[in-house]
Amino acid sequence: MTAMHKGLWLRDVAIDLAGVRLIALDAEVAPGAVLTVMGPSGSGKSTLLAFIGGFLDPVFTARGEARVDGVDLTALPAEERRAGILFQDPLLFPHLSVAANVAFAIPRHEKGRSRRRAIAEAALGEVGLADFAARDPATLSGGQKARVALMRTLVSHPRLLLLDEPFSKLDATLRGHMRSLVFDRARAAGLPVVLVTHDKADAEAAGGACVRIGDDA
Ligand SMILES: Nc1ncnc2c1ncn2[C@@H]1O[C@H](COP(=O)(O)OP(=O)(O)OP(=O)(O)O)[C@@H](O)[C@H]1O
Repeated sequence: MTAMHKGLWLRDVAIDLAGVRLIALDAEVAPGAVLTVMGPSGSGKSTLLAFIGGFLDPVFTARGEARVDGVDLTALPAEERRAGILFQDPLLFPHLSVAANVAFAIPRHEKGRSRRRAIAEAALGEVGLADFAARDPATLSGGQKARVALMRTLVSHPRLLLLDEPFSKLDATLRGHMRSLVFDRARAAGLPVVLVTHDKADAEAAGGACVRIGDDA
């Protein structure tokens, strides 16, 4: 039996595209810690997140393990991996209110409309958006949308966070606030984080290990 590792454990990960090795990686990320992944455009950073999250395009061939607290995610379908994913765009559902966007991600075992609404509103309150619950997401600022997207991810009780340049569209001040918020929340929840970024300041703020992939390492 394999020993149980807390946090994320990437073991012998190898991802090929058209017979060419794109990524070869071994890494460990402790609960609440951040692994920053940097590298040139096209080097495979988003592909690594897709491998872990379970949305790898079939054009790639991949092997290796991605375990969280001992559970091999690669043996699970994407919907059971419980990867919390944030992209550059917040991708809020335009036809739902801000609160309904967050409530959408709450696990099904939380029954009842009012209970789900209360969870969503409490989550919004934690990031200073209690008064925005009924708003149309299109009326929010970029920083507000980013906070809604974060809370929508966190209420889903993810096992880990996969961040694909989530701060890159924010201005410098907001970027700093959002980084602290995301890393603080990940630490509080004990979630390992994989952060893809081009920004060295992101890597420094993350404070954990940094791996470079691609040809300019
Ligand atoms: N569906 C696909 N079919 C074929 N090739 C793909 C597909 N998706 C990605 N690729 C290729 O795989 C390689 C890695 O792409 P990926 O998006 O992971 O790079 P990246 O490091 O995240 O780039 P960027 O920094 O520009 O976002 C690139 O060469 C890309 O063109």
